[in-house]
Amino acid sequence: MPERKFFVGGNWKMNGSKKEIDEIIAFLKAGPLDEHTEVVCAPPSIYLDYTHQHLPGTIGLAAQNCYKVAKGAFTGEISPAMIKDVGVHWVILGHSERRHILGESDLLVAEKVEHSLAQGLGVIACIGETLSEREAGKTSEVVFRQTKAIADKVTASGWDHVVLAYEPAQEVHAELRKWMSENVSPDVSAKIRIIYGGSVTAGNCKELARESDIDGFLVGGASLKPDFVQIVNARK
Ligand SMILES: O=C(CO)COP(=O)(O)O
Repeated sequence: MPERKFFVGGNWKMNGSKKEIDEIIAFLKAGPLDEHTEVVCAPPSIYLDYTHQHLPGTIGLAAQNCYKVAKGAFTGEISPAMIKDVGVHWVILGHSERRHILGESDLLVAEKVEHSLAQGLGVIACIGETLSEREAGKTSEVVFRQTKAIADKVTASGWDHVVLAYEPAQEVHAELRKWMSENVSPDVSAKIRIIYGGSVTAGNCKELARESDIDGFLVGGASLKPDFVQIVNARK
Protein backbone atom coordinates (compact mmCIF):
# COMPACT_ATOMS: atom_id res chain seq x y z
CA MET A 1 0.00 0.00 0.00
CA PRO A 2 1.47 3.41 -0.91
CA GLU A 3 2.49 5.76 1.84
CA ARG A 4 0.22 8.82 1.96
CA LYS A 5 2.15 11.81 3.31
CA PHE A 6 0.12 13.68 5.92
CA PHE A 7 -1.08 16.98 4.41
CA VAL A 8 -2.14 20.07 6.35
CA GLY A 9 -3.53 23.07 4.51
CA GLY A 10 -4.04 26.43 6.19
CA ASN A 11 -6.91 28.21 4.48
CA TRP A 12 -6.67 31.80 5.63
CA LYS A 13 -9.90 32.64 3.77
CA MET A 14 -10.48 36.42 3.54
CA ASN A 15 -8.26 37.20 6.52
CA GLY A 16 -4.86 38.74 7.04
CA SER A 17 -2.80 41.82 6.35
CA LYS A 18 0.93 42.15 5.72
CA LYS A 19 1.42 42.62 9.46
CA GLU A 20 -0.66 39.56 10.36
CA ILE A 21 1.06 37.51 7.68
CA ASP A 22 4.43 38.46 9.20
CA GLU A 23 3.14 37.13 12.52
CA ILE A 24 1.90 33.87 10.97
CA ILE A 25 5.22 33.37 9.19
CA ALA A 26 7.05 33.97 12.48
CA PHE A 27 5.21 31.17 14.28
CA LEU A 28 5.60 28.87 11.28
CA LYS A 29 9.34 29.53 11.25
CA ALA A 30 9.58 28.97 15.01
CA GLY A 31 7.68 25.67 14.59
CA PRO A 32 9.18 23.24 14.74
CA LEU A 33 7.00 21.60 12.08
CA ASP A 34 6.92 17.84 11.63
CA GLU A 35 8.99 17.20 8.52
CA HIS A 36 6.76 14.25 7.64
CA THR A 37 3.82 16.59 7.09
CA GLU A 38 3.30 18.51 3.86
CA VAL A 39 2.19 22.02 4.84
CA VAL A 40 0.47 24.37 2.40
CA CYS A 41 -0.84 27.82 3.32
CA ALA A 42 -3.50 29.61 1.31
CA PRO A 43 -3.49 33.40 1.71
CA PRO A 44 -5.90 35.70 -0.12
CA SER A 45 -4.71 36.04 -3.72
CA ILE A 46 -3.57 39.63 -3.26
CA TYR A 47 -1.04 38.40 -0.68
CA LEU A 48 0.23 35.33 -2.55
CA ASP A 49 3.30 37.10 -3.87
CA TYR A 50 4.09 38.79 -0.54
CA THR A 51 3.70 35.52 1.35
CA HIS A 52 5.81 33.68 -1.22
CA GLN A 53 8.61 36.22 -0.73
CA HIS A 54 8.71 35.65 3.02
CA LEU A 55 7.60 32.08 3.73
CA PRO A 56 10.29 29.39 4.16
CA GLY A 57 10.57 27.31 0.98
CA THR A 58 9.69 24.14 2.91
CA ILE A 59 6.10 25.37 3.24
CA GLY A 60 3.90 25.29 0.15
CA LEU A 61 1.46 27.91 -0.99
CA ALA A 62 -2.00 27.69 -2.53
CA ALA A 63 -4.37 30.18 -4.08
CA GLN A 64 -7.91 29.94 -2.70
CA ASN A 65 -9.54 29.92 -6.12
CA CYS A 66 -8.86 30.51 -9.81
CA TYR A 67 -10.70 30.61 -13.12
CA LYS A 68 -10.95 27.89 -15.77
CA VAL A 69 -9.03 29.56 -18.61
CA ALA A 70 -5.55 31.08 -18.93
CA LYS A 71 -6.44 34.72 -19.58
CA GLY A 72 -9.05 37.03 -21.03
CA ALA A 73 -12.00 39.25 -20.24
CA PHE A 74 -12.94 37.82 -16.84
CA THR A 75 -12.84 40.81 -14.53
CA GLY A 76 -11.79 39.95 -11.00
CA GLU A 77 -10.55 36.45 -11.75
CA ILE A 78 -7.02 34.99 -11.64
CA SER A 79 -5.66 32.09 -13.69
CA PRO A 80 -3.45 29.10 -12.88
CA ALA A 81 -0.82 30.61 -15.19
CA MET A 82 -0.72 33.73 -12.98
CA ILE A 83 -0.59 31.64 -9.81
CA LYS A 84 2.40 29.74 -11.20
CA ASP A 85 4.00 32.97 -12.38
CA VAL A 86 4.30 34.17 -8.76
CA GLY A 87 5.88 30.85 -7.73
CA VAL A 88 2.81 29.18 -6.23
CA HIS A 89 2.09 25.50 -6.92
CA TRP A 90 -1.35 24.77 -5.46
CA VAL A 91 -4.93 25.97 -5.67
CA ILE A 92 -7.96 25.23 -3.49
CA LEU A 93 -11.04 24.64 -5.64
CA GLY A 94 -14.69 23.99 -4.82
CA HIS A 95 -14.52 25.19 -1.23
CA SER A 96 -17.99 25.10 0.36
CA GLU A 97 -17.93 28.88 0.68
CA ARG A 98 -17.37 29.21 -3.07
CA ARG A 99 -20.06 26.66 -3.82
CA HIS A 100 -22.65 28.04 -1.46
CA ILE A 101 -21.94 31.76 -1.08
CA LEU A 102 -20.57 32.43 -4.57
CA GLY A 103 -22.80 29.89 -6.31
CA GLU A 104 -20.19 27.73 -8.04
CA SER A 105 -21.67 24.66 -9.72
CA ASP A 106 -20.21 21.13 -9.75
CA LEU A 107 -19.39 21.60 -13.43
CA LEU A 108 -17.59 24.92 -12.97
CA VAL A 109 -15.54 23.48 -10.11
CA ALA A 110 -14.67 20.44 -12.25
CA GLU A 111 -13.65 22.63 -15.20
CA LYS A 112 -11.41 24.66 -12.90
CA VAL A 113 -9.83 21.45 -11.61
CA GLU A 114 -9.25 20.25 -15.19
CA HIS A 115 -7.63 23.50 -16.32
CA SER A 116 -5.51 23.86 -13.16
CA LEU A 117 -4.12 20.33 -13.52
CA ALA A 118 -3.46 20.91 -17.22
CA GLN A 119 -1.48 24.01 -16.26
CA GLY A 120 0.59 22.06 -13.74
CA LEU A 121 -0.92 23.18 -10.44
CA GLY A 122 -1.68 20.82 -7.58
CA VAL A 123 -5.36 20.97 -6.63
CA ILE A 124 -6.97 20.76 -3.20
CA ALA A 125 -10.44 19.78 -4.40
CA CYS A 126 -13.14 20.37 -1.79
CA ILE A 127 -16.34 18.42 -1.52
CA GLY A 128 -19.06 18.29 1.10
CA GLU A 129 -22.75 18.55 1.75
CA THR A 130 -24.61 21.38 3.46
CA LEU A 131 -26.13 20.88 6.89
CA SER A 132 -29.63 20.63 5.42
CA GLU A 133 -28.46 18.05 2.88
CA ARG A 134 -26.89 16.05 5.69
CA GLU A 135 -30.06 16.25 7.77
CA ALA A 136 -32.02 15.05 4.75
CA GLY A 137 -29.77 11.96 4.58
CA LYS A 138 -28.21 13.07 1.30
CA THR A 139 -24.55 13.10 2.32
CA SER A 140 -23.37 10.25 0.08
CA GLU A 141 -25.50 11.36 -2.86
CA VAL A 142 -24.14 14.92 -2.78
CA VAL A 143 -20.53 13.98 -2.09
CA PHE A 144 -20.41 11.31 -4.79
CA ARG A 145 -22.12 13.66 -7.29
CA GLN A 146 -19.51 16.35 -6.62
CA THR A 147 -16.67 13.83 -6.76
CA LYS A 148 -17.96 12.34 -10.02
CA ALA A 149 -18.09 15.78 -11.66
CA ILE A 150 -14.41 16.19 -10.78
CA ALA A 151 -13.46 12.59 -11.64
CA ASP A 152 -14.95 13.03 -15.12
CA LYS A 153 -12.32 15.73 -15.79
CA VAL A 154 -9.23 14.20 -14.18
CA THR A 155 -6.86 11.94 -16.13
CA ALA A 156 -5.21 8.91 -14.54
CA SER A 157 -1.95 10.79 -13.98
CA GLY A 158 -3.82 13.93 -12.89
CA TRP A 159 -4.83 12.21 -9.65
CA ASP A 160 -1.20 12.35 -8.48
CA HIS A 161 -1.70 16.11 -8.12
CA VAL A 162 -5.06 16.10 -6.34
CA VAL A 163 -5.81 16.17 -2.62
CA LEU A 164 -9.48 15.70 -1.74
CA ALA A 165 -10.75 17.78 1.16
CA TYR A 166 -13.96 16.75 2.85
CA GLU A 167 -15.68 17.97 5.98
CA PRO A 168 -17.34 15.48 8.35
CA ALA A 169 -15.05 12.46 9.23
CA GLN A 170 -13.63 8.99 9.05
CA GLU A 171 -16.88 7.27 8.11
CA VAL A 172 -17.36 9.43 5.02
CA HIS A 173 -13.63 9.39 4.26
CA ALA A 174 -13.80 5.60 4.13
CA GLU A 175 -16.88 5.75 1.87
CA LEU A 176 -15.13 8.21 -0.41
CA ARG A 177 -12.06 6.01 -0.68
CA LYS A 178 -14.31 3.08 -1.60
CA TRP A 179 -16.06 5.22 -4.23
CA MET A 180 -12.69 6.17 -5.68
CA SER A 181 -11.65 2.53 -5.80
CA GLU A 182 -14.84 1.48 -7.62
CA ASN A 183 -15.19 4.49 -9.91
CA VAL A 184 -11.65 5.71 -10.55
CA SER A 185 -9.20 2.92 -9.72
CA PRO A 186 -7.93 0.92 -6.73
CA ASP A 187 -4.51 2.47 -7.36
CA VAL A 188 -5.76 6.08 -7.13
CA SER A 189 -7.94 5.19 -4.16
CA ALA A 190 -4.92 3.83 -2.29
CA LYS A 191 -2.72 6.82 -3.16
CA ILE A 192 -5.00 9.84 -2.89
CA ARG A 193 -4.90 11.93 0.23
CA ILE A 194 -8.33 12.68 1.66
CA ILE A 195 -8.07 15.48 4.17
CA TYR A 196 -10.59 16.63 6.75
CA GLY A 197 -11.84 20.20 6.61
CA GLY A 198 -14.30 20.52 9.46
CA SER A 199 -13.18 22.94 12.16
CA VAL A 200 -9.91 21.27 13.06
CA THR A 201 -8.36 22.63 16.26
CA ALA A 202 -5.33 21.94 18.44
CA GLY A 203 -7.80 20.13 20.72
CA ASN A 204 -9.24 17.64 18.23
CA CYS A 205 -6.41 17.19 15.72
CA LYS A 206 -4.61 14.28 17.38
CA GLU A 207 -7.71 12.13 17.63
CA LEU A 208 -8.69 12.88 14.02
CA ALA A 209 -5.15 12.17 12.80
CA ARG A 210 -5.40 8.63 14.20
CA GLU A 211 -8.22 7.74 11.78
CA SER A 212 -6.86 5.55 9.01
CA ASP A 213 -8.63 7.33 6.14
CA ILE A 214 -7.85 10.86 7.29
CA ASP A 215 -4.63 11.93 5.59
CA GLY A 216 -4.47 15.47 6.87
CA PHE A 217 -6.52 18.61 7.35
CA LEU A 218 -7.74 21.77 5.70
CA VAL A 219 -7.76 24.24 8.56
CA GLY A 220 -9.58 27.57 8.55
CA GLY A 221 -9.60 29.76 11.65
CA ALA A 222 -6.90 27.88 13.55
CA SER A 223 -4.43 28.30 10.68
CA LEU A 224 -4.15 31.98 11.59
CA LYS A 225 -2.93 31.17 15.11
CA PRO A 226 0.15 29.49 16.63
CA ASP A 227 -2.15 26.48 17.31
CA PHE A 228 -1.55 25.66 13.64
CA VAL A 229 1.88 24.31 14.57
CA GLN A 230 0.26 21.73 16.87
CA ILE A 231 -2.12 20.76 14.08
CA VAL A 232 0.74 20.31 11.61
CA ASN A 233 2.38 18.07 14.23
CA ALA A 234 -0.79 16.06 14.94
CA ARG A 235 0.86 12.76 13.99
CA LYS A 236 4.11 13.44 15.82
O1 LIG B 1 -13.57 25.76 5.73
C1 LIG B 1 -12.69 25.27 6.42
C2 LIG B 1 -11.36 24.94 5.88
O2 LIG B 1 -11.22 25.42 4.59
C3 LIG B 1 -12.90 25.03 7.87
O3 LIG B 1 -12.87 26.25 8.48
P1 LIG B 1 -12.68 26.34 10.06
O4 LIG B 1 -11.47 25.49 10.39
O5 LIG B 1 -12.48 27.80 10.36
O6 LIG B 1 -13.95 25.78 10.67
